[in-house]
Amino acid sequence: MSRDYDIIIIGTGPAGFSSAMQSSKFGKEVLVVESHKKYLGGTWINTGTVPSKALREAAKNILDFNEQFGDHEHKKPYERFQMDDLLQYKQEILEKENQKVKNDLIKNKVDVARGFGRLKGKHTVEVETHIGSTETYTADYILVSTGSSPIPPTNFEVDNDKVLDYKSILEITHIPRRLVVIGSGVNAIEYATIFAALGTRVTLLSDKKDYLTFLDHEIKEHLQNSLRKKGITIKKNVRVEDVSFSALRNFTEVKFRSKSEDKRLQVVETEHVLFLGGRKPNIDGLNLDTVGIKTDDRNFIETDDSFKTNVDNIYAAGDVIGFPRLASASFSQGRLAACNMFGIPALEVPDQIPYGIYAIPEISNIGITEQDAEEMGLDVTVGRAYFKNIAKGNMSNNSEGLLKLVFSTNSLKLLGVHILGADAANLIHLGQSVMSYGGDVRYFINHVMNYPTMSEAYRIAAFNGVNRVHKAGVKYKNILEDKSEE
Ligand SMILES: Cc1cc2nc3c(=O)[nH]c(=O)nc-3n(C[C@H](O)[C@H](O)[C@H](O)COP(=O)(O)OP(=O)(O)OC[C@H]3O[C@@H](n4cnc5c(N)ncnc54)[C@H](O)[C@@H]3O)c2cc1C
Ligand SMILES: NC(=O)c1ccc[n+]([C@@H]2O[C@H](COP(=O)([O-])OP(=O)(O)OC[C@H]3O[C@@H](n4cnc5c(N)ncnc54)[C@H](O)[C@@H]3O)[C@@H](O)[C@H]2O)c1
Repeated sequence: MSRDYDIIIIGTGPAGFSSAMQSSKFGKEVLVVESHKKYLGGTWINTGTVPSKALREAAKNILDFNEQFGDHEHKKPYERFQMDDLLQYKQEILEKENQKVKNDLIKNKVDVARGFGRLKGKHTVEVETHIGSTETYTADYILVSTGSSPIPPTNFEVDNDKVLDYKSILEITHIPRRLVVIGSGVNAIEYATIFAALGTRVTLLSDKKDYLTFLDHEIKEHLQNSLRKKGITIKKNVRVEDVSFSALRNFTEVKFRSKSEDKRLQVVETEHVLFLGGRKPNIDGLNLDTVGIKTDDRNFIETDDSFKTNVDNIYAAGDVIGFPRLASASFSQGRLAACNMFGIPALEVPDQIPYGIYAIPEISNIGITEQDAEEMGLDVTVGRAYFKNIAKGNMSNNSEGLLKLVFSTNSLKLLGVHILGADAANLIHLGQSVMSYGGDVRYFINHVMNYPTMSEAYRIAAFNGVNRVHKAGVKYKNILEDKSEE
């Protein structure tokens, strides 16, 4: 039976976009459905990854400038720079990225239907357009890549005036003097450091006993010191009871209690509150039940390793299927879903993917931590390089940071890389490549790398690590002659 398209993709975030591009390169007829009136690109380009990182770059530039050349007449950044300038910078980038997505889809002859897409059957998608009409399309395959949206707070409201969320923070008209961030995920830490860089006094309230618990302990300690130096106050294990605006004091009051110890009501006065408290999959109104698509206990769509749902011709990718809920992973998932649909042999997303936290300072990691190795009973050695000992770090005013290698003591095989400091999210890829080819730390010693670069940290950390192995009784000659044990 002939259908309108080979594939219909609902949602044009990184998962949907990459799936559309790969399908079109396979010579398939592709339709993407997007409910946003104006933009393609989803949370990735419009409200999440790209705009938050653009603001971060601008804030980092301001911080670097202030640190390098001194604060002009002792003025805080918010007295010298306008939020408007930062927002304009962000908007230009967002528009450019949007245009790129549009052009790519046009060049590759991908059709776009604007409106809310829902399943009408195993092969049928109905699109409710913005003028209220409905269109129906059929396809051999369907990809659901509708992303995620915030879980609203339970005991206060996001009014997008005093209390902001990940979208309305992108419209804030001034750099606030004080900001309370509620949440403790990656997003919360990133925004806390972005505003602290602009001179804002930031308090972060977390309902959990700890935050970013997946980080290597040493990296976490460095992060904590850095947050403290930036004047960011973190209150852990608290319950926010109320957020209200006091007209009398012209301040927003955030009332909270510790969940342990002293349970007295505490109050922070602030100009704005930024709520970043977790996200849920966008499945409402999709009619998943109509075709019997299974979801898990948190409503994420269940898929197998090929991104196929329990319905043979329907696939799902990106935030809507849950962990790791990253733009980086969503690109791979969407592309691989297309490969699997059209019978092109495809690798799975590798088990070990890098994580990038775009706080100031940046953090990135891949593989196991020193404490993971301990729990797993592995004999590992670590090698460290401090950015203050890297020529490029000092030249570029980036001497805060640490690169840590975790490797097998016997075989020297690289098992983990943990970085805090400038360009960490970029630097990690050298370690990732060595790891993915099963390489060992001697790679960083034996290969000539450009100098001066931040990559020198790998060489210094590798030397630091093998010196420890040597001191533990292994002959240096054996290490360098590749006589390490497998
Ligand atoms: C503030 C913030 C910062 C982030 N920073 C990073 C980062 O630095 N690095 C990183 O890797 N990840 C980051 N992320 C996560 C990243 O944005 C998401 O993992 C990624 O966008 C998910 O991609 P997706 O394709 O699943 O969905 P999305 O990008 O959310 O796109 C889904 C699209 O589907 C559309 N849609 C939804 N329902 C329908 C429907 N029924 N019909 C038609 N269209 C529909 C939506 O309008 C949207 O355009 C960040 C997220 C946030 C919120
Ligand atoms: N650099 C990156 O890769 C990057 C950056 C930002 C966001 N993201 C992704 O975007 C998604 C959303 O990130 P996120 O950080 O917003 O969500 P998250 O789910 O990772 O974290 C939310 C945190 O807020 C806490 N919280 C929730 N309600 C609270 C309340 N009322 N009071 C105090 N604390 C509360 C939760 O306990 C949780 O720890 C995630 O998938 C994340 O990976 C990625």
